[in-house]
Amino acid sequence: MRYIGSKAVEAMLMEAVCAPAPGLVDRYNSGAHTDMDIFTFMRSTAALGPAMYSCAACGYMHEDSPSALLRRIRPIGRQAETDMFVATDGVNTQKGLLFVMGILCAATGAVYHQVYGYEKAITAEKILAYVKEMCRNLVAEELGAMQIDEGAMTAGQRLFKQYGIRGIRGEVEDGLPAVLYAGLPAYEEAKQAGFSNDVVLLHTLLALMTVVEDTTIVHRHNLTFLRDVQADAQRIMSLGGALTEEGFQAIVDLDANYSSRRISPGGSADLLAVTHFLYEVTA
Ligand SMILES: CC(C)(COP(=O)(O)OP(=O)(O)OC[C@H]1O[C@@H](n2cnc3c(N)ncnc32)[C@H](O[C@H]2O[C@H](COP(=O)(O)OP(=O)(O)OP(=O)(O)O)[C@@H](O)[C@H]2O)[C@@H]1O)[C@@H](O)C(=O)NCCC(=O)NCCS
Ligand SMILES: Nc1ncnc2[nH]cnc12
Repeated sequence: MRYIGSKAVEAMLMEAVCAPAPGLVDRYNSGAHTDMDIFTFMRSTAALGPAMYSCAACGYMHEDSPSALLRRIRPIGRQAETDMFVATDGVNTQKGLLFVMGILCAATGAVYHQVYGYEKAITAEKILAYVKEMCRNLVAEELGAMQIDEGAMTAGQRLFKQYGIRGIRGEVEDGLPAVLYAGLPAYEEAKQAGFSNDVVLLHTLLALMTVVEDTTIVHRHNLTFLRDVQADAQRIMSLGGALTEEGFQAIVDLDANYSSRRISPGGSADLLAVTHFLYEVTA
């Protein structure tokens, strides 16, 4: 299970450093963020590492239902969220990433145990099907029935109430379709063509940005900005994404544009890390 935990940490680091990532913190600059930089992400990732291993171990040893596994790792996640905020002096670097990656590590541990001895049977489809089982009815349970004052709501809770956007909870409840149908095909196309890490990761990020209902964008701006970001990403993918000179230059230009307009596709960045993780643990 150490392997699963270390691949989760690797995924978080690869996502944070790839550049130029439009509006995101990367190894070149802090994008649309004034409260964090690449060093904040290094500290944050180091703080989250132990929780990833713990979630994988819980999954491997789990003998009850998938939904019981989510309940079992939730306290681990909440403690890790506290550890993250201590490491970052209160800045929200990877709250969403911690949630989705912790669930992924637990699901991967559970599937490893199910197919023990037949490692080749470990597929992204199997892991994501288990994620879907773990998170069944999560939106209704956590967002649909909430009785919280507007002022005490998180971004995700407020946006669900305002627009019906389900955010990260909707992604995991659906079994992360953006990763399975947009992220992984883009990642595999670029990887198998022998492109560099930056090109593989940026190509995947742009593919995800075409479809992800990213509350990070809506929270900072509004739904129109989200639709514009999806259209921007679609335009760049039609130029060949990061795999062509024209597409790559368009990504460089988009980074400058988003950084100046405070647009940050943080949700797509989370799913980029998830895509790298799934490629690595099923390769
Ligand atoms: C379950 C929670 C994580 C829910 O939190 P919340 O109620 O806030 O729900 P969301 O807003 O829906 O999601 C929170 C973060 O998830 C990322 N995200 C959003 N949409 C998507 C999507 N469609 N797919 C995937 N991921 C998505 C996003 O996180 C990233 O962006 C954040 C950084 O951006 P930034 O703009 O800087 O954010 P802020 O600082 O908040 O804004 P500013 O002030 O700077 O403008 C960062 O989090 C990235 O990861 C959303 O922000 C949570 O409540 C929970 O239960 N956590 C406990 C952990 C747990 O249970 N773990 C179990 C397994 S270990
Ligand atoms: N590299 C990054 N920059 C900004 N927000 C993020 N959320 C997850 N990864 C991020």
